[in-house]
Parts: sequence; C-alpha cells; structure tokens
Amino acid sequence: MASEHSESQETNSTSLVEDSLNISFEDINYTVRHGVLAGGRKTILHDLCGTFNAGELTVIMGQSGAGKSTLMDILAGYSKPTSGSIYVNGRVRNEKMFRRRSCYILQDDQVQNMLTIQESLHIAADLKLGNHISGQQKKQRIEEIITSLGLTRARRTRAGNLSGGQKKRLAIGLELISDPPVMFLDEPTSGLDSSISKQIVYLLHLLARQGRTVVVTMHQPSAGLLYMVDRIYAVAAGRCAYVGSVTQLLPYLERMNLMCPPYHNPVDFLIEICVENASGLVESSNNGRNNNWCTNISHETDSSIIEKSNLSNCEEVCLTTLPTPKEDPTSKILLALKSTYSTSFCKQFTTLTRRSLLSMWRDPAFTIMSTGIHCAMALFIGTLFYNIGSDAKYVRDNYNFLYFSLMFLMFTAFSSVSINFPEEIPVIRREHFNRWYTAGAYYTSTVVSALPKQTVCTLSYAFIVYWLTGQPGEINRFASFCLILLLVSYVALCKGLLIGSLFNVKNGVIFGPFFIMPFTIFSGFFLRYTDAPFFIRWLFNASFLKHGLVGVVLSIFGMNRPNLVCSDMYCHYSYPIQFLQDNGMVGEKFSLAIVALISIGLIVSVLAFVILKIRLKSKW
Ligand SMILES: Nc1ncnc2c1ncn2[C@@H]1O[C@H](COP(=O)(O)OP(=O)(O)OP(=O)(O)O)[C@@H](O)[C@H]1O
Repeated sequence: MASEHSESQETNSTSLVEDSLNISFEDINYTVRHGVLAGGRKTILHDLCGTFNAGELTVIMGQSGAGKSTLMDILAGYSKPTSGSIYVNGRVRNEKMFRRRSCYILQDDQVQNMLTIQESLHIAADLKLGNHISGQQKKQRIEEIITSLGLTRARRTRAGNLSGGQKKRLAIGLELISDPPVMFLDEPTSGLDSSISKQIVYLLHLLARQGRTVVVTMHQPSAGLLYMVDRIYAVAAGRCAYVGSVTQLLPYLERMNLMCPPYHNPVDFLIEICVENASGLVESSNNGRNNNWCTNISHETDSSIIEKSNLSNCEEVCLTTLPTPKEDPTSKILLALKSTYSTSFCKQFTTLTRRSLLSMWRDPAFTIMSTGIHCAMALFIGTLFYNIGSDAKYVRDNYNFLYFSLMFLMFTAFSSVSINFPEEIPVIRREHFNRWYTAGAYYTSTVVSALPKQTVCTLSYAFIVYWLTGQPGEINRFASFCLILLLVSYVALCKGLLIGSLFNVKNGVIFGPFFIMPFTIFSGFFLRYTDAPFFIRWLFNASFLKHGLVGVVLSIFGMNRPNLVCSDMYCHYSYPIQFLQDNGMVGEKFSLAIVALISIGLIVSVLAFVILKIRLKSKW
C-alpha cells in the first residue's frame, strides 16, 4: 500500500479543491505505558491498515476493549499513533488541515443543557462561521439543519429536556454547521433504544450518501442497522479481523469454514468467533490490507433501506434541505481562512460570555441560592457581632469577625467553581477539539462570566455585615473593606478554577481543601508573621488570606482611625495603632495588599489556564 501513496505533504491548495476525502492508514501501532513503576508497555493496536472512503458509512466494530475507540482517536487526530501513517486521498495527512475538514463527536457527548436547539445552533454558527458567512446565510443553514435532522418540533426545547436520540442529533447538527466532509462518531448509538439507534444510523447513512466520509464505532451493530452500513471494519484485540461490505461477510467467513447459523446476525457471529479464530481472521484480512471484500458495497437506495430496516418511524430524519458538501460553499469559505479558527479571539470571547450568561439566566436557582446564602450568613454574623465596630472592648471580636468574613467568602467562591467547572470539561473538550474556539477565549469568558455573580454575592454580604456590626461610617473605609473582600473572593474563584481544571468533581471535593487550607494557616491569624520561623515566612507572602487579612484590618483599624470609645473600665485597644502593633501590621501598606492579591490572582489564573490547556490536549 505504501507505494500507492505519494509521500508528499498534503498541501492546502489540494485540500481546498477536494470535496471528498478518502482516508487510509498503514501499520498503525499504539502503545501505552503499563504500570508506571513496572515501566512496562502495552500494545493496543498492532500494525493496523485500512481504507475508509467518502460517500460510505463505515462502522468500526469489535468486542469491548478491542481497540475501536483507540483507533478512532488516532484517525480523528485526537491521539497520535506510536508508529504508522495516515493518508488523505493518497497523500500523507496534514493534521492541521485535516482537523479543519473533520469533526469528532465523542461518546460522552454533552450539549449545553440550558439552551434550546435553536440557540445552541445559533451560538455554534457564530463561533464556527464568524463574520465570513452572512447572518442570512447562517439563519438559512440553521433552518436546513433543524429541518433535515427532524428537530423542527423540538427547536425551542432546552437541550437538557431532549430525548437521547434528539440530543445525539443536536450534537451532529452542531458539527454540521461548518459542513465537514469527514465525520467521526464514537459509539453514537450507545444508550439508545433500537428504534432511536436506527434513526441515528439512518441519519449517518444519509450524510455519507451526500459525499461525506462517515466513520463510527459500534460495539455490535444489530441486524436492523446493518442495511444502512456500507463498510465494516472489525477489530479483534488490536488487529483487523475483517474489512469489507456487510453482504460479503458471510462468504468471507464461509471461505474459512466458519459457518454462521441460519437466522443469526452475521456480525454477532463474527464477534463471537473473533477471539478463538483471531489469527486466521487477521491473516485472511491481511490485518486490514485485503480490500477484496469491499468490492460489493451495495449503495442501496434509500427506499429499499427504509423498507428492509423497518424505518417507518424515522421519516422525520430526511436530508432533503441540507446541501451536499459539493454544493455548499461554507466549508470552502472557511478553509480559505489562514487561521485555524473561523472567528477572532474577541468574537469567541463575546459569544462564549453571552452563552454562559444566558445559561446562568436560564438556571437562576444557583445564583439565587448563592446570593441567598450570602445574605442569610451576613444577617446571622451581623446579629452575632452586632454593633461591635466602634467599641474598643470588642476589638478582638471585631478581628475574629473580619477573619471569618474572609474565610466564608473564600470557601463559597472556591467551592462554587471547583464543583461546577469539571462538569463543563466534556463539552469544552469536544468544542475545542472541533475548533469552535481557543482554550484562552473559553477560559477568559468563564472567568468574566463568573465575576458578576461573585460580585453581587460579596457586596451583599459586605454591605449587610458592615452596617450591622457598626463599623465606621466612612465611605473610603467601606470601599476599602469591599475591595479587599472582592479581591479575596476573586482569588478564591481562580483557585476553584485551578482545582476544577485539575480534578473531576469527586476528587476536587476530596483534594480541594488540601489546596486551600494551608493558606488559612499562613494568614497571620493563627500564627503571626513575626513569630513564624524564618524559613517559612515566604509562605505568608504567598498566602492570599494573609494579604486579605492585612487589607481588611487596615481598612477598619488603619488609615489614621481616631481612638475608639471604651464601654468598660479599661480597654487595651482604645488606640487602633496598638492593635495593629500587636498583630505585626504597623508597617503594612493597604496598597501593597491590593497589589499582592492581584498578583496572586493573576498567577493562579495563568496556572489554571495552563492546566486546562494540557487537559484539553490530553484525554485526562
Ligand atoms: N492509556 C491506557 N492505558 C492502559 N490501557 C489502555 C489505555 N487506553 C486504552 N487502554 C486499553 O486498551 C484497550 C482498548 O481500549 P479501547 O477504549 O480502544 O477499546 P474499545 O474497543 O473502544 O472498548 P469499548 O467498546 O468498551 O469502548 C482496552 O483494554 C483498554 O483498557
């Protein structure tokens, strides 16, 4: 096969003019580390070869653990093979170019639950088509997709309320916006009943018939689906057991004296006998090189397929209005762009922020609950420390109140993001891989759209407690107090994003406190900076809570605050300067606390972004 392929790199110009992309691969090996300490390696794919053509629906099938998803990941460009080559129309694949012409719909595909089908498609069109396609054309494209995928009646239904089949169709529709000629789908029918599975496979069959190369993995396609499948690629323990048409499968097996019982699904039979006859099958298929059994690919008419597969319920899926890639200029307009992404960073950022805010607006329960909790806690704390602010007798209590406020805001901001953010990762992974937006645009929009809620919650809390605890009625002190609380909650929010980027929800809940608790120890509240051993003092400077505590204490007791009234015989802290001195804060500066908080916030944000980027690149 190698000789058939030109070794020249696939050039941009050739990709631009080609509407159909045939994919072939040669000697694909994939090895992973097996046991970090043992240093062993495990080979998952062994010298796999094969060809998947445009205009055909190819199903990669095999037992669980055979290596289907691994092969699919490699073909889609999601992971790199350890060795081997992939060709597009006979030329070595240019990965960057290929990713612009293909899409990958993952198994755990998730959509934005709070948005309706129509809104999701509009956002996808804004991100994937940008300003290169006019508003009118975008609208027309969305209408075509909605009609073709049979989603007209559900167009105003939120994705979270859609059935499994409708959700899958929406996921496919979102990628069809930019009309990629190559589509990869990992287990598109998993979790769906047989009638919905038929609908999905019929849709994929029609998409293939329009000239696309459609490759899907399926554990074990049922007999009812096989009429719509053009090519089967059976994987057995990382090797190819059969490549060819459905109709040729039985003759292929019979030639090897493997007789499928009458009325038995040949695919089920192949899967059953795969293990014990693996070596013979792999030899016979020449590990995917033997294309003799592909000659009879039927290309049956739609009416005969509908009849044979009993597709009466599926008439709603009908691609009559969707133009074929040949007729549709969208893909070519997008390919002519120099950049990998169709839209600028700004456009991606504004569209993603709009989407986040819209989702938040649609699901106000979380925002209302958060604000409610902040207000309720503020009332409780305000009542507990009622009117202590101007009395020298309660300076210690006031200090405790200030520290508690920082801790409360830190934990609420941290946990709200560290729990919510990991749930978004599967959506971001798909959209980012399919070049909707850069990781930077997504990350920036996430931070920016989280700020309004955090600001409202923090200011509600600050306003209530400041007033109830009877702090000085000076606008600049109140403003400084609010500013510090806001900055502390923003830094905690960024730390939440960092943990959310690193861990899933479960591990985030377990490990999150380990990441945040050390900052409480080095805040200066439990152990004063001046009392700490010399070699750990730097940890105080790295603790945002220390700078937060300095900031709030200075805003209440610093800035030349006059002496406090004493309601007792003797008050040790009638002179605010005395309190600052005892807590080692005399030399501290409010402006430095602000600078330190902003710097720590920026460092944590950058770290969270880098981790998110790494996570999106890897499968972790
Ligand atoms: N990173 C890895 N480390 C160790 N083993 C791995 C790794 N990735 C995949 N495997 C193993 O490789 C084999 C093939 O995995 P793959 O997910 O491709 O199978 P599959 O055919 O798609 O299975 P399923 O139908 O259950 O999804 C499995 O045995 C899996 O455990």
